[in-house]
Amino acid sequence: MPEVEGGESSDDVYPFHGVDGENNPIGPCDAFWKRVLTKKIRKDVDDDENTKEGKLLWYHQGVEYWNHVDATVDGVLGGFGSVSGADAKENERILRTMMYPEGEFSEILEKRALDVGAGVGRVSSTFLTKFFRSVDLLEPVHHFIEKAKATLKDKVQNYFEESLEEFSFEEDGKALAGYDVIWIQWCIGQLSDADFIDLLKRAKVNADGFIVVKENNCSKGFHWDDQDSSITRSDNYFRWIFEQAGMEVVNSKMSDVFPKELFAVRTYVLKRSPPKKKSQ
Ligand SMILES: C[S@@+](CC[C@H](N)C(=O)[O-])C[C@H]1O[C@@H](n2cnc3c(N)ncnc32)[C@H](O)[C@@H]1O
Repeated sequence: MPEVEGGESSDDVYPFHGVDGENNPIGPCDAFWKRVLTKKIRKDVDDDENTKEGKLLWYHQGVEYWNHVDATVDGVLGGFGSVSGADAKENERILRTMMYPEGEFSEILEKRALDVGAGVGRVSSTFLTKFFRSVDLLEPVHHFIEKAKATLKDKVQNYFEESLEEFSFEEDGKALAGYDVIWIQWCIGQLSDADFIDLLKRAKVNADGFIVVKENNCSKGFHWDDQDSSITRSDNYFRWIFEQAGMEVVNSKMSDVFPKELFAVRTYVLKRSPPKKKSQ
């Protein structure tokens, strides 16, 4: 099998092929998403209505899973709460070397960050609120966001109890000011390809701002976890998504601070690609 940097095989191309929790092949991603999101749930309604219900079910199952998880760092990290300190240190290095290499961080940055799929506010409390003047937090699970509020109090400006696929970057009908950094960590596998691409396109990020995606990588295709309605994507799969969304990977790095038995973790620093010049 031909290999490329990071150990992924060069035949890992769209449509990416997946496996389930027992490593059984489940076919290509386009057919997978069609199958899980457009279930024939009701015979008395048309396809559009079934698609809406299928999608609701996918996301409902995800949130339901997390509704039954303890509102603790260990809970949101699936029993690996001990990696949180090393993760926070690594996030600081990412900020200093991959995002603002010229910057001096003796003082807090006059910048706005959004922590999404934030769980109990772990990334905000160990990292974002230490470096950013203003931090907002988005999380759909009620008891997680309540824990985040109790821990972070007014260190976070706005708490949005919402799902990423529905978040409109508005509050009370008014558009939110743009963010300098939108930090997406260990949660984007909950979103379908279409919703992930749509999120990247509509995210309110300033012209000189970044979207950071720090996520598990499988070596090829995708792994489906039917318990929490999520998938783990390969490096090639992520890069395909970014391309579809018009995002440029300005920096990326494989983590070297996590236990070897876990999935590899990769951070992507993204910027919106400049609009293509029209040919004369
Ligand atoms: C593995 S935890 C990670 C939490 C946090 N990012 C961290 O690193 O500590 C995944 C989080 O994604 C959240 N989540 C699940 N479905 C989501 C959705 N549709 N939109 C946004 N977040 C979601 C879960 O509630 C949970 O808090």
